Amino acid sequence: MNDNRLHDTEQICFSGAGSMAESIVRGLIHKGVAKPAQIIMHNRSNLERLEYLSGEYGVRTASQDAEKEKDLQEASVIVLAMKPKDAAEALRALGTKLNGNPLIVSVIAGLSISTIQALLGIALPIARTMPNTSSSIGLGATGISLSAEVNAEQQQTVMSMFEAVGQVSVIPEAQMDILTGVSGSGPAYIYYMMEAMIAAGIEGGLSAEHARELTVQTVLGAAVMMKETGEDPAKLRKDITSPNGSTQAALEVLDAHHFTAGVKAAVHRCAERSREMGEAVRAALS
Ligand SMILES: NC(=O)C1=CN([C@@H]2O[C@H](COP(=O)(O)OP(=O)(O)OC[C@H]3O[C@@H](n4cnc5c(N)ncnc54)[C@H](O)[C@@H]3O)[C@@H](O)[C@H]2O)C=CC1
Ligand SMILES: O=C(O)[C@@H]1CCC=N1
Repeated sequence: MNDNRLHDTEQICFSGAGSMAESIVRGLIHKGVAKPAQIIMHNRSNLERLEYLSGEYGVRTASQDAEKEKDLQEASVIVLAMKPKDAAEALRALGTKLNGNPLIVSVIAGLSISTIQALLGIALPIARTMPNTSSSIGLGATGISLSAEVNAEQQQTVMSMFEAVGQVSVIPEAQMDILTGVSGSGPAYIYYMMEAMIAAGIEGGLSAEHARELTVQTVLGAAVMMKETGEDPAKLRKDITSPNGSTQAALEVLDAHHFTAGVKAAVHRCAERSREMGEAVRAALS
């Protein structure tokens, strides 16, 4: 039995049923942390999407307003998984429907705990989280910040939810935007690099299949090597780089294209964009 399994009485209601919600639900069910019957999913209007989710994962879905309201009132955990642009309207409406003391788990980029509480109109316990899509295969990296209202049991629940889908770092809320720059959006940078490696391999004469297989295994091997050896990546890079060899030649080209500066600027811009998105939602308060 999974030690992280949520108590049978917990009901988790996802408000927002897009790709991030699905990644978490898939992980929760696959790891046995929650039974499908404990999970309810709502979205704005896409019934086909809800049918797919209930068919694929056995979760319950609801599309009628009265049923959705009842689900939200009975849930012990409500996961906010809509886009930042939809958050202000959704949270204001949610605040008028709740009557208990559910744990609110937000995965919304940029949205601060204080803005969530202000939009709800109640200082409910909030876990602000930033997962990534690798959660869907149990290899996610999630940052979590908790509001003062979160009790020990609720903290255990949110930790169990995200430990089920990968690794968790509990961080001060002020670090959430930079964490988004590193790990929330991070998989996209790695995929972008892999796209380029595959394209170059094909240009150089590899079959598309070989270029893909070799690229995937290379990225997987490098990540596992760093994790298993605990080595500094600079040391592992130097181990590959023979003086005046082919790796050195390649790294010189990356340097000429300002590789390090480019990646760092991308991570910082991501963090800045996360802040901007949060500010845009906060502006709805005034
Ligand atoms: N995709 C990613 O890699 C990550 C996304 N996030 C965050 O997760 C959130 C969702 O992102 P995605 O799943 O990619 O978006 P998505 O567009 O795939 O899904 C958004 C969902 O929210 C629903 N929705 C919109 N308004 C609603 C309302 N008023 N009530 C209930 N549901 C409503 C939509 O119908 C849709 O099901 C965003 O806030 C994003 O910042 C966080 C970490 C990683
Ligand atoms: O691009 C976005 O806004 C979201 C947040 C982190 C990953 N995707």
